[in-house]
Amino acid sequence: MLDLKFIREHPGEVRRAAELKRVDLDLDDLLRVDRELLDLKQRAEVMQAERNQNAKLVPKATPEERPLLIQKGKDLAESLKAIEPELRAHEDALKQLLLRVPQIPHPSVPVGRDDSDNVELRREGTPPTFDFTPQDHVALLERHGWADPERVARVSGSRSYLLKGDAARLEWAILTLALDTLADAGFEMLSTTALVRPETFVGSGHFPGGEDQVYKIEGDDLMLAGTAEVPVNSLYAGEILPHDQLPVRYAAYSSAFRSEAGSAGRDVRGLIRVHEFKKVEQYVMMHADETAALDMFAAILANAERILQALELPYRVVQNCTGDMGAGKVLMYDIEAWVPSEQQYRETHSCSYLGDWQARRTGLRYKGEDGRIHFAHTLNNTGIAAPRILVPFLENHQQADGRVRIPEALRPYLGGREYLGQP
Ligand SMILES: Nc1ncnc2c1ncn2[C@@H]1O[C@H](COS(=O)(=O)NC(=O)[C@@H](N)CO)[C@@H](O)[C@H]1O
Repeated sequence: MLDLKFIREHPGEVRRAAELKRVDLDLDDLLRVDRELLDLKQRAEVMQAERNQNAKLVPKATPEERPLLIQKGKDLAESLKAIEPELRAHEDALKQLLLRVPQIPHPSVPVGRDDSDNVELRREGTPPTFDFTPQDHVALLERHGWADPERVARVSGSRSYLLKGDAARLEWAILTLALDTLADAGFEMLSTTALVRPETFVGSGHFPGGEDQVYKIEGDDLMLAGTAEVPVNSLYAGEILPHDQLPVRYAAYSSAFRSEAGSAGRDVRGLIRVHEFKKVEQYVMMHADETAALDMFAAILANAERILQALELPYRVVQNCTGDMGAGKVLMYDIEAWVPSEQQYRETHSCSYLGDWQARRTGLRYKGEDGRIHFAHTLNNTGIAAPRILVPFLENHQQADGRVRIPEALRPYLGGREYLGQP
């Protein structure tokens, strides 16, 4: 959501942002509803003033005048009441329209239609060359008895997963390394729920629009979030925080649930795209200062890179184009790790800066040093998401004898072992 004053004064910029982000927004309709609402509010104010004025006359009126004045007061009260439903309807309509207004992208964002127009910024690490025929992660899991896809499919259907033995240990070792790395970077750990109220998805910006991605709980006003960003973004909903409580920096662990509606046929094998996964989420709420926020964006990006470097995974950083960044973002970079079996980089992290777009939807405010109330700025980035990260991990670190090499930084989390699996 953007400031209505900004929308009124910069309709061209807002229209452009909607076009670039391919957001379906009828700005003329929004501006019309806005004008009509202002008119209704003014009419109501005039009537209210007249009513107050009239009420003051009653005590001083003569016995002859008094009945007329009292009747006039009733008529004004009636006409005020009559305008109420139309005024409420316009307020609701405007709120719904405002929720669809996209954030203005940063000038550095490349214009494009979809992820094929994202721009590679840099590559880190070198994809491995194997002097043997490498296996994909599904075959590696199978070889070591680290998964049981048939049985878990019987229990949970498609896009489910189960890790066994050392692979399950590996998943938690990587999650814990990520949490430790983020703790060292000053991020406070949260362990939180994915079970949330629908309005939290409006606050984060997933709704309206992302409803089909979300599992709903039958008979409860609860849904399952696809990222801890959703519950964490609403923790302080409606509050006004003291200036010195910001920046709030969380490393929030939660399960994440996604219907993956619309992904039929994509990544149907293995661990890349499952219905329930584990994620450590970097979430920041900070002062409304774009320069400082862009520094924070660089910091949360660097945190994720530090984790990938500790895991010794080759990766690249791409800047998302206007057509692949979503409505709420000012700026967005994805990090993609090398997947040998696909001979391509695949997304493992997604780093976003949203300005005050989420804060306006959620009511995240703080008292500035100027004594005024400001909407906060929010950012988020993946710390690590499992089991997807196991795909590049297992494939890049596989050895000729099938064992998986454990990078130095991860060994302390696996009892010091240098390899997992038997040759
Ligand atoms: N269906 C899925 N299965 C497994 N991992 C997934 C799935 N969907 C997303 N992920 C992982 O979660 C990461 C973050 O997801 S995201 O939608 O791109 N971005 C967010 O959720 C943001 N809150 C930043 O984390 C992805 O980069 C990917 O590594």
